[in-house]
Amino acid sequence: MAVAVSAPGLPVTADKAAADAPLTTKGLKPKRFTKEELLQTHQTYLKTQDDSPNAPRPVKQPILSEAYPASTKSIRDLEIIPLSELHPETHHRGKGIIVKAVSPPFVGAGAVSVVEDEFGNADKLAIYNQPDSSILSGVPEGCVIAVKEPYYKNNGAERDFIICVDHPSDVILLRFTDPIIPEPLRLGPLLKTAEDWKKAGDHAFIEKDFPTAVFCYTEAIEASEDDAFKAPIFTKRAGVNLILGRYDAAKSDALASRTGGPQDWKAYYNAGRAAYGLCSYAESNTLLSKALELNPSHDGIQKEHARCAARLREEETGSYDFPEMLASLAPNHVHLDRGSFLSNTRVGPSEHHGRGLFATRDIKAGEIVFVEKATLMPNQYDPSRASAALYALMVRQLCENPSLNSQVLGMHHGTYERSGLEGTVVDGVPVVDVFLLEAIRTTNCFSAPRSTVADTRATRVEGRMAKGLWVHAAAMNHSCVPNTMRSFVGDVLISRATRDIKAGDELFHQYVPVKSLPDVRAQQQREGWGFACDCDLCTTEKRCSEGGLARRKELLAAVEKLCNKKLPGRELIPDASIRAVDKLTKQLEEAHEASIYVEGVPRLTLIYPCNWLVGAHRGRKNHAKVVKYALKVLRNFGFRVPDESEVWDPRDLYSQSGNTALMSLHVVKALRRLGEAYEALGHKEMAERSLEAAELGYTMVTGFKNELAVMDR
Ligand SMILES: C[S@@+](CC[C@H](N)C(=O)[O-])C[C@H]1O[C@@H](n2cnc3c(N)ncnc32)[C@H](O)[C@@H]1O
Repeated sequence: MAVAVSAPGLPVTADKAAADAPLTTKGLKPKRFTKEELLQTHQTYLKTQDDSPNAPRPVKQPILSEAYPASTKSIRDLEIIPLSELHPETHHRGKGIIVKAVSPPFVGAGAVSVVEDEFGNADKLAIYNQPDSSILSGVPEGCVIAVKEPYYKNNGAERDFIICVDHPSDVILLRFTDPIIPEPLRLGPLLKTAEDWKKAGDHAFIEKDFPTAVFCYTEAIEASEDDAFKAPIFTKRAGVNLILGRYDAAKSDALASRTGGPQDWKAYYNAGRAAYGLCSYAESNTLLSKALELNPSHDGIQKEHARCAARLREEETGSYDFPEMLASLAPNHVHLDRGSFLSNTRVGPSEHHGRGLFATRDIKAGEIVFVEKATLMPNQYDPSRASAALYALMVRQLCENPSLNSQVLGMHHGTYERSGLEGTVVDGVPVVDVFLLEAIRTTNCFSAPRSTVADTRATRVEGRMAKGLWVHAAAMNHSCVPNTMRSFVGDVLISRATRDIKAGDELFHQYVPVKSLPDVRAQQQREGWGFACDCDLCTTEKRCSEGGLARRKELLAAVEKLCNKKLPGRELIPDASIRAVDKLTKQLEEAHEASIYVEGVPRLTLIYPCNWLVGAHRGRKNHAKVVKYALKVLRNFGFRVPDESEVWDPRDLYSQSGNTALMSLHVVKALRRLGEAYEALGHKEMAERSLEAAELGYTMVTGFKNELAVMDR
């Protein structure tokens, strides 16, 4: 299940100041301020606050080395302590505080308020990571709050401390009637009757203050015993929750609004829309069918029902109009309304690591393995903000739609130790551990261009990648010579087979494009994901001598220096340069141990110089040499390619090479150059077959059939 999300509209930056707070303050006696002193300082901050809706909204991203677990206890099981008993740099396990906000909040990376306890002690409270749909994202003055197992953290200056709430479920907004509120903090409800609360909810709704509307409707429902009074309020609250993207709550509210009469079509309609928002299309279809039975001529239900049927068809058939999806992309439209086609694959235990993804049927090279809509992907392609935006979206969605927890929390989380209680509902909210979510994010997220096909163009925009979570795809382990390739159209991930796959085979993809030198590759995998790759290529290259590796490194560096790390463009390369690169390339070839680099084992360090030579000879219209070096590119990627003198069919490239061949855009480019050169040499049939092979390869790379000329634009 994915959640159909809209991107958070506001820009996101990392909270540097919070990250730099000193940690050497344990044992210091905190300076206690009076309420008046705190309010005075707070006022000066409030004056600097940018209240405009487009003001930058920083995200305090967690630092995993400072991780602490979310509280899993109910506030009712904790010992309530006064603010004066908070100790510096301490997580007060087994304890809780109950305070009232006595100031409006200063909203930056979090909401900072001045709070007071029942004894008149005052302090500062910083609440981070609250979803926008929660009243606590804005902490209204006068509300009473419980903080579970509070963390009293240095606030930057010496002896200055603040109550810091990172985990959104560690703080609870108490209802005014809650008996746990101590007498001195009790105002009594401002509104007395259920009708009053309903009217207040309606007023907040008209003002577009949706979190407050939900709060008031909740009070109205709680204050009434009359089912007939409550049913329309459930309907209203369902509507507001739909607007807020709180689909779980919207669905249960909609179903709670049923009265057993013909008007229940509305309940099923709203519940069906909420299930659609959760991408639970089968459930949505059932609910919308019930709505249609009760109100067959309703236009809205018919439309939703048809939309849902289209998603179910995609899920079942894997048939998509990819060009249309591509054409529909726009800067503000990257979340595509599509179902995920996953039935060719299943998640199961892997001999390489934990869970893996496996084929459930034979899949031919070039065919779709699966298509998955992102579980979560913000529309944020600014590289400096993409990670923070995904993290913020994960926190928000897991708070707002607890049903997501079962998918997301099952993902690999590296070395972060979890309590196992994350996602369970305590004090009415799901336990959300932000450090766990960050560990999951870093281990499982993918970078995605707005579309891979545009990313293969000559004019592509470098580095413009959003980050997202695709829960199904994230079950795939890495191989440096994988049997699938992923590509993107908006938030839809397309996985295609790069060679013939048998039912039961484990599926792999590359986490990042692999480095040609095995030690550099190993370091990247160790530091990025904490594993040592045991794919066929890495296992083979482990047998290489240190001397051989050092020699290849040295020669590769020499070629790169000579060519300035660039591939030839349209310029004419001097003969002397070509001869020099050719000579180094031969030496590099010879530096590969023949007993290790047998046919079919990629020689990745040779890709760059061979590609360079293809370009250089192409510029000089030396077609025979282009054929020679293009074939070398393919061979060095591990494809079984004969000598340039032999007759062969490039279309067999993908299915008849071994399990160590590595597919990439460079393979497509080499095939293209090969085709052009064959054409120039008068080998028409070979030219056509090469271009056919290039087109199939480009389908694997870009996710669907595209003209090769797209690359030149
Ligand atoms: C996105 S998860 C992949 C799914 C994971 N196996 C699971 O159980 O959920 C990424 C993690 O899987 C592990 N992993 C992936 N590929 C691997 C491989 N080839 N060998 C060993 N571990 C691997 C690493 O620990 C990595 O951090």
